[in-house]
Amino acid sequence: MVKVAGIDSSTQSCKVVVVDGDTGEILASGRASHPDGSEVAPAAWWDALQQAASQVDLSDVAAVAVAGQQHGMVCLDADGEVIRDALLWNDTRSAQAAVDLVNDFGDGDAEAGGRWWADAVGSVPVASYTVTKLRWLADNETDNAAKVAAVALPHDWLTWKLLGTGHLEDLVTDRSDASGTGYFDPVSNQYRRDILAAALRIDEAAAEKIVLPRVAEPGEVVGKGTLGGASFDVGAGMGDNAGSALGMGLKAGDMVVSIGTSGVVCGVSETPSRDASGLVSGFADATGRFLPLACTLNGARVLDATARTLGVDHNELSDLALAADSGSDGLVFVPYMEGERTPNLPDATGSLHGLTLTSMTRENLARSAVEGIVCSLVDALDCLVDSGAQVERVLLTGGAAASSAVQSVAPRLFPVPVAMPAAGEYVALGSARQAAWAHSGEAEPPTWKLEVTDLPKGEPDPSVVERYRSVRPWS
Ligand SMILES: Nc1ncnc2c1ncn2[C@@H]1O[C@H](COP(=O)(O)OP(=O)(O)O)[C@@H](O)[C@H]1O
Ligand SMILES: O=C(CO)[C@@H](O)[C@H](O)COP(=O)(O)O
Repeated sequence: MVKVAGIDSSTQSCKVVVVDGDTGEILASGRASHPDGSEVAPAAWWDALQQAASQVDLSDVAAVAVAGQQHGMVCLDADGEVIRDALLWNDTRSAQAAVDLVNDFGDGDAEAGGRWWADAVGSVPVASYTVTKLRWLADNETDNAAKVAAVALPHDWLTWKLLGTGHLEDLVTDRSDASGTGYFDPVSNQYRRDILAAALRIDEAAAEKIVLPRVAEPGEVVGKGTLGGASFDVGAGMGDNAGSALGMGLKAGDMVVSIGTSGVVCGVSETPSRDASGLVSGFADATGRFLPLACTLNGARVLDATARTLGVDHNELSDLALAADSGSDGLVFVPYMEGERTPNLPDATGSLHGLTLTSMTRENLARSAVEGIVCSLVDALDCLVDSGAQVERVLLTGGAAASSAVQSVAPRLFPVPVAMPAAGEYVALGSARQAAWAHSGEAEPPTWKLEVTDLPKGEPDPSVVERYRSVRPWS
């Protein structure tokens, strides 16, 4: 048996799994928390990674790969030092920079700009993307912008720490994460230095000198890494959503619906997506294909906040939600509590509608929060359907998928059957699968079995989505 390890450095925590590389069976796992906030010192991720890794035995692990939260801006100076705390995917301070960048490339016309961006890199920038964070840096922290010698993403930086050379030239990434920067074209597999230059307001000659991580092949060994005295092959790693797709061995027609910090709907595709409206991101996956994706800013934390407000834990919140009727007696919770990305409403706030003397109960509040999140993801799924995605089944994952209430509500509201993969950390499993693939030297990743359980359909209730759509702040 070849043992491999996969790492998921996501928004709220770092998870490590040690896996049988032949079967995908999880042999051991570790976990450590990340600090709160949308601006984080990358050193905190490295600390958490080491802490999570110290909970497992890596001594006989042959290969490791890191999947990470997408888009975060890690700027390094010429000595390889981090210039400022990373701005994460859910930091919306660069919303105006996104508007400016779209307009700039459309000669002041946002629609033309959208078409230009979709054609150039497959996605229209919103505040989440790295490119907008770089423009924000150029406009707001000129001293820091002037120091930028390299730009990496969270998983690139952690992979580089594992490789341990400290040389900027050894930074390495993969197509999936590069495709979330806004300055990488996942069709030609080339960086767009002209876009990088525009973002940083520098000329192209200066942009050429900025080190961007080399884009490795999906199944490549990018070097030898060390951690806690163990040494191993290192895979290229990937963005976390490409990680869950690889961890599940996603097939055409299956859509991952992840309710972690973000809400995500994505599926693999043989063809690139170019949605000029910007609702669907035209990302790459971790196998050489594409990963059209719609992402919301408001996933599991909406339930965290609701549980906190009601003074209950997640199991009690779920019990409360399940004690209410479908439709929450008319209470509708629009969950845009951190602004929203799908659709692009960075300044939006959450709202409660339909409050009456009878609807205002703890049970209805709990259920409306669950229904609100699921409805926002039904909207996201619709964006993918509208862009031509093949949608036959939803595979539910992410931290909040553990909620019985989510498992009960989702099949009533999604227009396709919903299944749950067996409990597991699929992002970390995806990076483990990539590690096994890289170590094997084979052309394809190893075949691992995915166990899924179909969730009972329940009584479909289209009125819940209809009522939600009648009050959400867009149509
Ligand atoms: N049983 C549960 N019900 C609802 N939410 C849950 C439950 N268990 C965990 N969560 C929430 O899931 C989130 C963590 O999910 P995870 O997918 O690990 O997030 P991320 O990958 O963004 O760090 C946290 O906000 C946590 O409170
Ligand atoms: O921005 C996106 C996808 O475009 C997010 O999905 C991030 O990749 C963070 O993921 P989680 O920590 O919520 O898993």
